[in-house]
Amino acid sequence: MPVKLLSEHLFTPSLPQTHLSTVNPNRHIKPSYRAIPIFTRTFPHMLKHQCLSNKLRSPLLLTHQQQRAKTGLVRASKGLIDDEAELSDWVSELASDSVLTRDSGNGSSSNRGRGRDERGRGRGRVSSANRRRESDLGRYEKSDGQMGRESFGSFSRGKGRGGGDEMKGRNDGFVLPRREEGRGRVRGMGRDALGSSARSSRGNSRFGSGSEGGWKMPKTAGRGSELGYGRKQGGGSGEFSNGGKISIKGSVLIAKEGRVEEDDDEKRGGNSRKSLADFISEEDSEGEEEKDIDDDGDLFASNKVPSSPETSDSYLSETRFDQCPVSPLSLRGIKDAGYERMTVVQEATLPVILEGKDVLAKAKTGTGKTVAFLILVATPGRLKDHVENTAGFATRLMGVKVLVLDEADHLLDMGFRRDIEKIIDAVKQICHIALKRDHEFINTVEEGSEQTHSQVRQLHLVAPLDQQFSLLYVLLKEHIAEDVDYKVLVFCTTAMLTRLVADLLSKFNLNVREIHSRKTQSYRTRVSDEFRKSKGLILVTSDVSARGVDYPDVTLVIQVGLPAGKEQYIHRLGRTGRKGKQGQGILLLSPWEEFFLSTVKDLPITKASEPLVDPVTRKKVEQALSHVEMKNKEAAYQAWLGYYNSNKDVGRDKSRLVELASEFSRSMGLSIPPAIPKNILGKMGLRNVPGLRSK
Ligand SMILES: Nc1ncnc2c1ncn2[C@@H]1O[C@H](COP(=O)(O)OP(=O)(O)OP(=O)(O)O)[C@@H](O)[C@H]1O
Repeated sequence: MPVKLLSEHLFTPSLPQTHLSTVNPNRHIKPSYRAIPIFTRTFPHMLKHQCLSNKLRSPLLLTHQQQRAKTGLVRASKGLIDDEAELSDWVSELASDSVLTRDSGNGSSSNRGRGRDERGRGRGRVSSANRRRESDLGRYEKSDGQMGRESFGSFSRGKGRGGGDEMKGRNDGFVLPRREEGRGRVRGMGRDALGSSARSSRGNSRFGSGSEGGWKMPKTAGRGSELGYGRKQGGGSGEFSNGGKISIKGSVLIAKEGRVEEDDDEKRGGNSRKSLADFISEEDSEGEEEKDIDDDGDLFASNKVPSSPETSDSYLSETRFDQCPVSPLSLRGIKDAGYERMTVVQEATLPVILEGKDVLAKAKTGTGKTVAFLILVATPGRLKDHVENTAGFATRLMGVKVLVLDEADHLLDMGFRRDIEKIIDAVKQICHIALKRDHEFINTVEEGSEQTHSQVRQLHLVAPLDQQFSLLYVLLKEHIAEDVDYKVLVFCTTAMLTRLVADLLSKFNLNVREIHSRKTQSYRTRVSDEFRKSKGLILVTSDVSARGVDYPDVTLVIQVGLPAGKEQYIHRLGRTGRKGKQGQGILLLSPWEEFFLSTVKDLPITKASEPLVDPVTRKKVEQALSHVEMKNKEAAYQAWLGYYNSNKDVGRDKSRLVELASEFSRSMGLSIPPAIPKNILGKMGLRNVPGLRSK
């Protein structure tokens, strides 16, 4: 059975589709002998497994494999994972600091040409790239320190600033980094494996040069081979970072979950709860994602690899898709999507996938993992719905060979297991969810490198609740002043808090949109499209935008309040700095939320100097708050209470929780906290807690 990477004809027009119309019954790939179910996981660094079930074996590929094996790390993963409990156990084993990454070899000749059996020895080593990064960060921090409160940004304005010590802050208060200014320097802060590898592979295409379509042995010389990704056959113990994605191999589909997050309002029972299935079907935002590709296609309509000065192309390898033995149909789809060169993770995984091996790959956010699958189709709920209700659909699915569940661990967490099983059932060739013991792990993240992108500056700001709305406003104003092409995501903890913040910000005549699960699907699709295409826009969002959503050129991600966890922090942050571009992240916490910083202490988050909120600004914010609709404040209060009540740290002490909720209520300009329906208080387990008003 030919391997098909995308089969548009499988889907009705109502199903979202990408332009990667390729399914690849190609003559280079031999028919598969069997269908091999597979998981793909993507963890904070983004891990994915991929596989095809064909058993293509090419001497050249094997040689290629051997070549790459020299260069990197090998990581073993657990073999078969057949049930959710086991999966959960596996996930919980995946401490990020236990990930064995390849030794980058960046500049280290001693690492060159290490044999396969030596891989994995790099544990604990810090790559030179990383060391460089740390030292650069140190410089920035020092600069920040010197600049004090007037120097929030790590990147100063002006020309010709080449080093941290040359950075200057604005004298007029809070300065956000300007993307332009960070160029070059940030890239120089330390290339992660992707960047290094991409650069290094220049001229040393692993697929050989030319477009004859045949496989060529990669050359070993050069940094490409030094920095190449590690690869190893699986079967050992799993030691991956937690969180992430899982894919199931055996069919042609990718279930993209990025838009299926449930807002916490609903999770916490603070408001009338929609079933997740309803949400999914309503959300159904894969349509947005498919347009994603369209939009990106527009971006690269000339089929040129983007080379804006604001863009580091280090996420791209030198290998072109037309050097890879995929069918002309596939190539056409890829070209239509605007892709010419592979990203590093695509370059690393595709040949192995085409060998027919199960693959577990690891790469950072926004580096092309999803596209590496070459297909993008549906959310599980929608797909299951078509399987069950669309005439002839299930029959068409029967030829499917590869099924990928993007962010599948998250999908399983969210209770999609049954839907997924139904889909798997429909794709007859897939008999269970598993990763073959002989799968390969390909790691494109160098050892010792951060889980986040080095070109994304991360800051935290701790301030009492009653200052936070003003601070948020000032942060945004400063950023807008610094970057005309600003494009900001403001993450809030729940849908109702999202609505409140959007309502407030719109009072300042800022160009604001909001997106969360309480908005209709058509609204969300429209706003999502608009944000994707626009510059000069702020999108206030719940976690529906946290994962898997690809908005190009986001300049700043602000996270207000306690993120659900470290993973979520990383996923949200990953909406900026995509495709090697610059980005910034600011985490705004209350003093009693500061404990969260200890959970992300291994990330390069530095303390921001507090921006100046002058009395006029404060007054302006107070006035704006007084114009925010009361129902929005009431809903926000309730959602706030629900969210923090369910947080194991904050929600433990109920009387403290109620005090903090009152503080939040005051921060919205309310002298008395709103009353909450009794049944909601009951659902939260807060019925008789003193200080709460019920109605
Ligand atoms: N070969 C390529 N050439 C140019 N652009 C690409 C290529 N592959 C992917 N992209 C683009 O890079 C962006 C990020 O890709 P993608 O969403 O697949 O990343 P990801 O690693 O899955 O991100 P996340 O970890 O957030 O899910 C998208 O806009 C995608 O269209």
